[in-house]
Amino acid sequence: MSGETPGAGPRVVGVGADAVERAAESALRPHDLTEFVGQTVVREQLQLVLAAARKRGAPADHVLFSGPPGLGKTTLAMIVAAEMGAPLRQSSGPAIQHAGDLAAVLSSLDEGEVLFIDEVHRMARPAEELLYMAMEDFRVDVIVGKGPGATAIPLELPRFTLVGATTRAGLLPAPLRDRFGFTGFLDFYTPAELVQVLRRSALLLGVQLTVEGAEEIGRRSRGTPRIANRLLRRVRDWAQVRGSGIVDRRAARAALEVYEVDERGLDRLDRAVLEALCRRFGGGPVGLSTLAVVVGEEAETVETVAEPFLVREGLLGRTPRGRVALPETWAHLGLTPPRGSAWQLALQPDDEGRGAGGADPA
Ligand SMILES: Nc1ncnc2c1ncn2[C@@H]1O[C@H](COP(=O)(O)OP(=O)(O)OP(=O)(O)O)[C@@H](O)[C@H]1O
Repeated sequence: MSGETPGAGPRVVGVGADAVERAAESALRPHDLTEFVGQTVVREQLQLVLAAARKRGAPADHVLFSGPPGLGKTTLAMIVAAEMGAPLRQSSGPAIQHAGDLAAVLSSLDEGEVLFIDEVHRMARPAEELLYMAMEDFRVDVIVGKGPGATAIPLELPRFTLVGATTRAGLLPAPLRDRFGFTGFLDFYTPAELVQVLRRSALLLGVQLTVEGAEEIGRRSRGTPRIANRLLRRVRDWAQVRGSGIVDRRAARAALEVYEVDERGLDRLDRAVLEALCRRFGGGPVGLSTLAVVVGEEAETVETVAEPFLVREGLLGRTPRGRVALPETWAHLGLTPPRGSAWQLALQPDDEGRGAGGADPA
């Protein structure tokens, strides 16, 4: 998921990654499951899947990783290949817009190879349908010609492991979802886990990091290793230019103020969403697309990048009637909620008995 935010300008905590960031990131990627911090449940489940496949001497079942950006889906895909001793081929949903694109990739795979498709929910429908057969039967029908003269030529494929990653598992059609033998749901990291991520990264980067410095950065990293690593590099810059070179609490506080990351880790986009919700819409309810237009951002970015964190922090409610500000939202912005605030009304069950956290309006 790219997740950069043109409307809100460059974001130091943006969870997307451009080319420079990707290079910096790959230097910090854990290479095996023992180096991979947190996600204990997923790690154990995956360990079993891979160990069993190794014991059988067969490629692992297809695996799906689901969760917000920056939590380690790509890293885990690489680990799957490494642990299976197999090469990794990388592609992404948006790059596969025709069945032929996918057929070309599949037919060039080697036996046992791991094919990683990032943003698998964004693949075109005809390619998706081709993938069903490839995943299940390790063969595809290549259609040659058009109209009544078209013929399907069956093509045998080597046995491979598909690793899919998605920030929106709900958008995957059931036939595709069901063909993954294992789905790992990645959750946000605890501050203590982020401290572990940061200490590991600091070692690799040769940065001197104090415990308090790590705690301060970890607390403001929105539960996301990618953001933790990025903030570490920015605080290191501050420490080198204006401080003693050591990343301690003082450096972390000062640097994160410069980069407009607040005490809870909210950045400019997060605050823009909350400000719009409270100041422009009196606390809502307001639809996602309207909110996105007001903050100058794509609806998908607001939905996949800002919202999961804001919802988890109790700073945003999703109701069948739209997004609503919650009591903590007003408090965080230092505002007083209007009387009979929208959230109270919106949290009442609607005609179908759904309350907050129910169906997700656009
Ligand atoms: N569990 C972890 N332990 C240590 N570092 C991690 C962990 N998870 C992620 N990282 C670090 O965070 C960065 C982002 O991880 P990754 O690219 O795997 O996320 P992602 O979920 O694939 O994101 P996207 O959905 O945007 O593709 C990586 O550089 C990696 O170093």
